[in-house]
Amino acid sequence: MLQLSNVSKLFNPGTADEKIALIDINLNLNPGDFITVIGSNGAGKSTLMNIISGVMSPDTGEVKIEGNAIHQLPEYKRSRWIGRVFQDPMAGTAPRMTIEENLAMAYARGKQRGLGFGVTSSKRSFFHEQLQRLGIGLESRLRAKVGLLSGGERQALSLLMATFTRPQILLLDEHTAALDPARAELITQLTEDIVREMKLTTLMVTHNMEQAIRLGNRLIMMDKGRIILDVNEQRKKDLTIEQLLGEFEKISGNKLSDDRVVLG
Ligand SMILES: Nc1ncnc2c1ncn2[C@@H]1O[C@H](COP(=O)(O)OP(=O)(O)OP(=O)(O)O)[C@@H](O)[C@H]1O
Repeated sequence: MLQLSNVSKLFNPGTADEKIALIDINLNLNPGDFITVIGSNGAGKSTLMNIISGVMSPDTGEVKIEGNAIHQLPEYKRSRWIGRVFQDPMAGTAPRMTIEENLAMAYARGKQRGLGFGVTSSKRSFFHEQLQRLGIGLESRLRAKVGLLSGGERQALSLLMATFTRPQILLLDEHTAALDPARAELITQLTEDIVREMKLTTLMVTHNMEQAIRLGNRLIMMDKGRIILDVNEQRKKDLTIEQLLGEFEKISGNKLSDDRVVLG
């Protein structure tokens, strides 16, 4: 479904600020895979997400979706196939627009020009139905400005907007990290339900070790621009946080240095 071959990225090459972000990354996601991504500070997790979504291009290597190379395409063209939810609840939605206007914008994403962002009555009933699935009452607030929503509500809306056109790939970039524990758990639950129901192929960066083990069918660990551990579903089932941190130390020779790590 998603294939990265020999992807490398270096920032500020040849200067004193040179930073290796990704080195020769090879990663293959099968349809329906839900992969959690953990790693140390500066390991390259965000760069990986940025290269897949088109925020930046790799220096070398290829990114393919269903066999088609996409790494030369701009971000807006990839948005037809890729949904993304960011850590910052403000990032995925337009605060001055209403809930239904935001949804109409997401609905038009990647579709042919001319369809417009307008909210027709048939779209409105579709949005109502979709919002109802979230189970947090947003369906009765279709005309409320998004800027008035709480962080958790906004993140739930971002998740819906990123997924309701059924993207080939869903990228979740620490999307629960800015929320309090109760809201984070709600968004995690919604994520699991949506990914399972829609059978979405998903890559999720998290600093929460317990979440990384519990969610999905595969876990990858990154350090200094490389994937240093790839854990399959079978092994992941019995994995503990202590074992995961132990593996990191054994392979990298260092303790996991992640200033935002959440153990459980
Ligand atoms: N735009 C940029 N310009 C220069 N260096 C960058 C840029 N973006 C990332 N880097 C560097 O590339 C490396 C990888 O960064 P990246 O943000 O991908 O790591 P990360 O795993 O997401 O880290 P964290 O968990 O701390 O957010 C780091 O050394 C970082 O400082």
